Amino acid sequence: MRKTLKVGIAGFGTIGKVVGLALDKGMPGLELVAVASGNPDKAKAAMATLSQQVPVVSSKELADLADVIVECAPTTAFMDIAEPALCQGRTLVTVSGAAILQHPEVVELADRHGGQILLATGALLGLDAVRAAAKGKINSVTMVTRKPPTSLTKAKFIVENNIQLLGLTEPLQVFKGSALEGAQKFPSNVNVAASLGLAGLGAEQTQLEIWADPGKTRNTHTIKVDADSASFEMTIENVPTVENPGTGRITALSVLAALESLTAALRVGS
Ligand SMILES: NC(=O)C1=CN([C@@H]2O[C@H](COP(=O)(O)OP(=O)(O)OC[C@H]3O[C@@H](n4cnc5c(N)ncnc54)[C@H](OP(=O)(O)O)[C@@H]3O)[C@@H](O)[C@H]2O)C=CC1
Ligand SMILES: O=C([O-])CC(=O)C(=O)O
Repeated sequence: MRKTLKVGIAGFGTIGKVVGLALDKGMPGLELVAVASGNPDKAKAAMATLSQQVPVVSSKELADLADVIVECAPTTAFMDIAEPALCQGRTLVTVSGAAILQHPEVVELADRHGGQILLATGALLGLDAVRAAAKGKINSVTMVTRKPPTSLTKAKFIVENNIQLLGLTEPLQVFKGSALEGAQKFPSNVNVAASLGLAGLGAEQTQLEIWADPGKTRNTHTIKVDADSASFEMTIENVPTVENPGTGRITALSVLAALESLTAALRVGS
């Protein structure tokens, strides 16, 4: 018999609520035990949709209570959640690739304490193939992101530089450079580029373009990889969530797939 893993969710927003609901409905071998969030009252109110209420606790308490911590909070909260979890040797399931690039020391922290960071594929595709290709020689990795302007208006770089996106009549390139720089400038919007970098050539060597495109209704990412084992080009068109248009619907589902892998007798894909 497999042990049931206790799961805590840090960040009970767009992604966290979908994960909470799925765990509440029942996922084999996984049990929701607590939640940590920004405003505890807001999190308690959001929990009304669950059949079983769980306590709203601090991120430190979450690390005490759960075997697995699902991190889906803003990038700025990442270390407050990751540090206590990893210091206790927990498994951290996250989609915050940009935060890992900002705090690469978390990998060593996990290693030292016997913890593990599982960076779920999130709103991207093909990370399995990129990881496999990286076992041979990858020559280049590029990614082009096109989002509806409404998905980018709250982005740090856009706000700080007062770039007007609403009312655009044609696509506007708002960034071109490395995935590392892109993830610094757009920490909540191109986590997927950070993840692509971590899976393959490294974020510094991964090339990224970001476009605000009034012709798009979906958050679209095209990745192109040239390697000695294969070359491939793939596009994903993510349906934005109503709550947070910068977050595609598939992101929370990717977290569920990652959680499922922790207890499944059959795991498909690397
Ligand atoms: N890799 C990928 O494909 C993707 C990654 N992401 C990443 O996932 C993160 C979450 O996305 P999303 O669910 O859409 O964001 P939301 O803004 O909808 O939710 C974030 C939640 O985190 C809570 N929060 C704020 N501060 C803290 C804290 N200190 N500790 C714990 N929780 C906190 C917020 O609470 P309150 O509202 O009360 O402040 C809110 O409930 C994003 O910031 C982004 O970095 C997102 C989309 C795709
Ligand atoms: O990369 C992200 O953080 C989010 C994203 O593009 C998407 O949901 O399509």
